[in-house]
Amino acid sequence: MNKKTVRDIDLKGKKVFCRVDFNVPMKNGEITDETRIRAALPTIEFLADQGAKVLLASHLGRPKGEVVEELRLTPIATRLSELLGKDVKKVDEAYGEEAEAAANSLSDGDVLLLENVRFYAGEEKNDPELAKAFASLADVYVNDAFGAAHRAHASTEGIAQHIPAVAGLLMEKELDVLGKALSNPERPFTAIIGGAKVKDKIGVIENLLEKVDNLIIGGGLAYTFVKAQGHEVGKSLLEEDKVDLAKSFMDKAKEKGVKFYMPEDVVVADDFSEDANTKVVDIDSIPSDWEALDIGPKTRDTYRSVIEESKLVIWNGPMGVFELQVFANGTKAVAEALSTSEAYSVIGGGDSAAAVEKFDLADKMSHISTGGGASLEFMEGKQLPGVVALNEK
Ligand SMILES: Nc1ncnc2c1ncn2[C@@H]1O[C@H](COP(=O)(O)OP(=O)(O)O)[C@@H](O)[C@H]1O
Ligand SMILES: O=C(OP(=O)(O)O)[C@H](O)COP(=O)(O)O
Repeated sequence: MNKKTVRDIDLKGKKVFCRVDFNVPMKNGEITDETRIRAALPTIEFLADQGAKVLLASHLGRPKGEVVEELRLTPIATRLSELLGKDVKKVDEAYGEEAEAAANSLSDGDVLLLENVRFYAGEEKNDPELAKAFASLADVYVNDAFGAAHRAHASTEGIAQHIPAVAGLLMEKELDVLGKALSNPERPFTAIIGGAKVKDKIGVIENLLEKVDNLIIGGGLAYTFVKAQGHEVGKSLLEEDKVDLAKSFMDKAKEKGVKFYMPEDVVVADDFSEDANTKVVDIDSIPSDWEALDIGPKTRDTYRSVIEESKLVIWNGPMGVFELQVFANGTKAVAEALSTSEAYSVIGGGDSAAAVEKFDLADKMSHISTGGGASLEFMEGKQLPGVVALNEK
């Protein structure tokens, strides 16, 4: 990597604004998967051991520039404190008098967690004033938030324009592992794309078609493609204005000789809940008032055999609503196939990582990336703004 890292600078006594990705899944105020917090520990510990005063900043969810009580980072400070085995201070703002006072009260090696940076409208707009305000809290900027590196926001990009800016250890490791997998991919190379962020992910598919041999589609994303195939999708997740785009990707796949795998059958439900009525239907028979929430058994078998024949697989986004037991089978089948296959497996995305963790298969994967969108954009060959902004070696 041609970017400076925390190992290349003097940290003793310095106030360090360290952007991490603590955007963890939460339910009723509880953290349901702490993979991202654990992944940031080596950098936090390194900074503290070097005698830095560590100011951690992160987003959580998408509060869109307003304070949302449930999206405060307080529960994360509590858990981080347990994991680090030392006190983690928390302030209720990410810049301003209170944050400054808290930063100035730190001793070397202390750790402070700032409030959710997305409580400020300027964060996602990459407002230079907000970036300056963040920068004014510290002497050095460290970006360890690989999961948010595809965002050009005030705390991921703007701040790096004002103070020395280097990569954290997680950022370095992610770029290294993903870069190696991609530089000369072993074939067959398969990408599995699922999840719910249709708008974010659909564009990625076009670029992936230039790189992969097989493309597998699942999750909520699939139904925009199912519609493009000419089938009705009932109440399933659908981005109507992306249907034509989806159609053009399927045509492009054909032209390029990329095998494009879509659900052949699905599990439909009459309600988005654990005790909904469910049934398996063929993809051309989704009832109008039902919603497809998982791939079906025929699809599971097909996807499993594609994975078994692959040498490199990147997986981003669950195949169904795996958080509910009744819709978890598709995601589980993919995770199990990856766990036994010889393929080098790269899992990306907060929810996909959570799924693999939930099925107790995390240690069977070659690399679990903390970034979903970020790993996809990186694999597409795009420059990540949060990386570009860092100082060159
Ligand atoms: N068929 C579906 N309909 C609605 N939501 C779905 C469906 N399949 C998966 N999901 C949801 O997608 C979410 C994950 O999407 P996304 O954020 O895109 O994945 P990741 O975090 O792995 O990148 C999960 O919460 C899951 O419940
Ligand atoms: O969870 C994240 O992305 P991911 O779901 O693509 O892994 C990152 O924290 C970025 O969050 P964002 O997609 O709200 O900018």
